[in-house]
Amino acid sequence: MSTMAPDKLAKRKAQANGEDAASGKKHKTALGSSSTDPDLSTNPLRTPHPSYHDSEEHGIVLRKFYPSEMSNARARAYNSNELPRPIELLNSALATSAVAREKVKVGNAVVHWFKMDLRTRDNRALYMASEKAREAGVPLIGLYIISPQDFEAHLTAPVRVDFMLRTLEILRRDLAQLDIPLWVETVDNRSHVVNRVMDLMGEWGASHLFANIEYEVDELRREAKLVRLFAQKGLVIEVAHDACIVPPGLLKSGSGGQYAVYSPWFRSWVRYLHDHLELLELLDPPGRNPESARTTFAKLFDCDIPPAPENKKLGEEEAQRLEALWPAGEHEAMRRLTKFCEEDIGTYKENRNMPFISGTSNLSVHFASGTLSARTAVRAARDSNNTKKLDGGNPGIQTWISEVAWRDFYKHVLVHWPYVCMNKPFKPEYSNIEWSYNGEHFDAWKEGRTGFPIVDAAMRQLRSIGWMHNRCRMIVASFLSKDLLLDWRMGERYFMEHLIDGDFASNNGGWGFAASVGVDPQPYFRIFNPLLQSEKFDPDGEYIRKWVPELKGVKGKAIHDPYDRGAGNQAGKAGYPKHIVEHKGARERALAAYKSGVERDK
Ligand SMILES: Cc1cc2nc3c(=O)[nH]c(=O)nc-3n(C[C@H](O)[C@H](O)[C@H](O)COP(=O)(O)OP(=O)(O)OC[C@H]3O[C@@H](n4cnc5c(N)ncnc54)[C@H](O)[C@@H]3O)c2cc1C
Repeated sequence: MSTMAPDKLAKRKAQANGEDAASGKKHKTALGSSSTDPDLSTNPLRTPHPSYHDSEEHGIVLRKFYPSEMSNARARAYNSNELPRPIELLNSALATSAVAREKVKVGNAVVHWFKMDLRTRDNRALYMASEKAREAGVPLIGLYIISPQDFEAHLTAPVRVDFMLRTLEILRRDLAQLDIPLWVETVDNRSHVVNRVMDLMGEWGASHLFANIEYEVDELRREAKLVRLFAQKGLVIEVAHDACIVPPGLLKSGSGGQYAVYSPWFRSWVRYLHDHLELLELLDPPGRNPESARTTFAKLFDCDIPPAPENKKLGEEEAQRLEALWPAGEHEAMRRLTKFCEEDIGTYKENRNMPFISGTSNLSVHFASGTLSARTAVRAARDSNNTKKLDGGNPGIQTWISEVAWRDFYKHVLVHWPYVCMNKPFKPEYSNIEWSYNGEHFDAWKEGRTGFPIVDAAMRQLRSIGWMHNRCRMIVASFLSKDLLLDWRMGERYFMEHLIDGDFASNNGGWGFAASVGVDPQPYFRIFNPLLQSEKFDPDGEYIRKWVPELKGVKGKAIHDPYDRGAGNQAGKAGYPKHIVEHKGARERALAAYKSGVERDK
């Protein structure tokens, strides 16, 4: 039986039946085609989820770019292979065009399209492009397209855009030293990117384009389209698996399917790599271009890196502060990796959960922008292990490698269950939980004013430096989805909008884990107690004092809960808020809501 309030239930039913449905406006979808309002027919694959209005009203589904939230039946249709996964579309476009692509002759240049692979070292597609150019004796050209609409649709944080633009400047300089130009261009309308890339190929007389695969849905579909269009025009695009160490789709569980649980997946990942050591081979940066490139493509060497789009610009003070905190580019990535492997990796296992210690690598920004390949990182860690294996030996090294592997794991999940990239939880039935959309609670969470010091410290760390410690990411995500019962997708969105290391798969995976709606999640009845988490992982309150200055003077254990531990006057005078919810009651509410939401789907 449903425990949803009768008026809300009626509203949802009415929405599903088309009563009070969205206005009749046309919207652009991810593919650039025109979509009208949700199809409220009886076809379960086309009917939106009953609560689609909630996800639109609260900025979860961006109707400017995407259709309404799909039904659970549609999500499951991917699982039963009724709907093709985007990777299958790409693979099939590549297979159909394979023969034609082989016949195409190399033109006046070979082009590498940089995306989230902003480095010259160990870059698979760049290496392939460079080899192709070398064999044909023609120049290699680097291309980067800035797509402000993609930044908007993908919620890219200004701090992340800033990091990428600073990295592009470094990449441009490094490539120029090899007489390779990097052409950076802004394409305002995302649906024009494909045509613009084709036009540029025409201008440069190039017939071969190389790119590394990005596994998000928009990108896979765009690349599938590009492969088909290129084939029609006698052009070639070659794509490479580069972002993961083991490409998605290769690891199969005992039953032949995709793993949905991390531990057996990780064992299989390690086994596979030990059997296929070539996947850990590092590739050289591109070779020098023929000198003629400087004259033939002179104009391309004059390309300036454009400023960030207006809605993604940082203020001057913030930009300077963050530049000092997060130096960009692949040289910095290598410096950090080397330092971490020399100084901190050995104690990673003990220190990684303590947010007051700088015990982790701080490399996520580099993985996310592709200034460091995961292969390079894992190789460096493995080689500093006396066993020279991915498992065994130093516990710090083993643990760190297994954390980097989570990144691969979540990308594999994204490829196999693409609806996680379309605002659906991995377990579709979790779409039926009746979330709260309490704006005051959400604002307090965002601004670090919940009255739970560990949560507030973490949220302020994020706002200040664009990064948050992993333990704290779990604490605040659990707090948002369980204690506040807010729709976890609002938190997921907020993270993407603020993280310098925002990576769709890892962020979605982390939120899915903490909100118990994802692959290999915490069971929903296991709810973090923020006070216990605080006492365990920040025992002396150092992290809290650093980020919540109102509590700087609070002594001893009162730091974790000033109002209930005798420091209320002090906290109150300093302007620190009281709890916005009471944990015990909030826990009961969450348990009931999760239970009834999940049961409603049966
Ligand atoms: C709610 C939530 C949201 C998250 N969002 C992101 C995100 O947008 N981008 C992102 O890179 N990571 C995300 N993570 C994972 C993790 O918090 C960060 O990767 C880590 O804090 C980065 O710091 P580090 O580089 O010092 O990590 P280290 O501890 O040094 O780990 C090394 C690398 O391993 C990978 N890694 C470690 N833990 C995880 C994990 N749980 N999941 C996936 N990869 C992992 C990262 O690439 C990281 O840089 C999220 C986790 C949670 C719980």
